[in-house]
Amino acid sequence: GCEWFPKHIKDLDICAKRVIMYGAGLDADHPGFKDQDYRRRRLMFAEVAMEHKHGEAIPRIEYTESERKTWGVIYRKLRELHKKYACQEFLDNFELLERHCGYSENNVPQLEDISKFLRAKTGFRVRPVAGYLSARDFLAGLAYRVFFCTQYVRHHADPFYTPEPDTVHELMGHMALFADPDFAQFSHEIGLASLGASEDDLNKLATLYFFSIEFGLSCDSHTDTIDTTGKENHKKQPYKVYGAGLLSSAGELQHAIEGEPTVLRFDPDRVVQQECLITTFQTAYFYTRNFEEAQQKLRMFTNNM
Ligand SMILES: Cc1ccccc1-c1ccccc1CNc1cnc(-c2ccc(C[C@H](N)C(=O)O)cc2)cn1
Ligand SMILES: [Fe+3]
Repeated sequence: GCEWFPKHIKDLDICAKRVIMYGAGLDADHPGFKDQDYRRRRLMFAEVAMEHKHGEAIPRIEYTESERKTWGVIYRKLRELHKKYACQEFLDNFELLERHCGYSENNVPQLEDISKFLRAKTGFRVRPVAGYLSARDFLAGLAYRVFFCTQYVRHHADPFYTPEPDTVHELMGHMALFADPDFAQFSHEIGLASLGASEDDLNKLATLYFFSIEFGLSCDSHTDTIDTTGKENHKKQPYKVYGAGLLSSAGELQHAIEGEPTVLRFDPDRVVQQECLITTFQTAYFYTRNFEEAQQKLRMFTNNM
């Protein structure tokens, strides 16, 4: 039948409750699976997310010593890697988050503060979610410039890669670029195209989202560095990173830049053929010259859907 979709931003209250793969990573091999304290903690975060209604302030969380320690370990490692590999738009906006939203290695920022900051910049806002949503519900949020964010912290057992999104992923990976107008517009248009889309088109849009917003590379202007002898050394660092799934995972970020994976041009007709791996590193990544180019290619693709 014809799929329901949200007609008003308030309807996202319905989408936000339809959590699937509850505690996605918490299947038997997940380090958090056997940790009863961790599972209890996750239930508290789920309740906060389920009780949230559009228009209400997002409850502030008092993070535990263990969560703050995990955050600090990851923050220090990621900031080193961001300086080397993250695209300029990300770096510029991340500095604003440090200045205006309490981002630091000793403090887990609060979604409410970030939402206010983003609304002033690009009209984006965030809202808590208890875990995975279907691609349809998740992308519908983008149509209203709303980003569903987890608020729980990954288990301390493996800080540098987790198979499920957590608040470290959202805060260290996603938030900065939603302050960039071109990136915000690109994200918004993926969301708009998803409303009422057929199952087939929806999956294509989710895959385009996956290999851009989650795992996208941009090829900065090639930076030839002149070494101290003045000799042109052609060690080009061809790619920068804008995908949140890379910017929040020290392990996969190094794999994507140093591990010499397959890197293809972000051409939607090719991207939609690529399988999305959701519990391991990707085997291929896609690069765009910049967000305007990605935007144009997305429009060409959605106009012909
Ligand atoms: C397969 C699926 C299930 C549920 C909802 C949507 C989908 C779906 C459908 C089509 C295309 C892609 C997808 C999956 N989308 C996504 C999006 N993001 C992730 C994901 C992103 C970040 C992280 C954390 C990161 N590895 C880290 O360690 O920081 C972990 C998982 C994983 N899957
Ligand atoms: Fe994500």
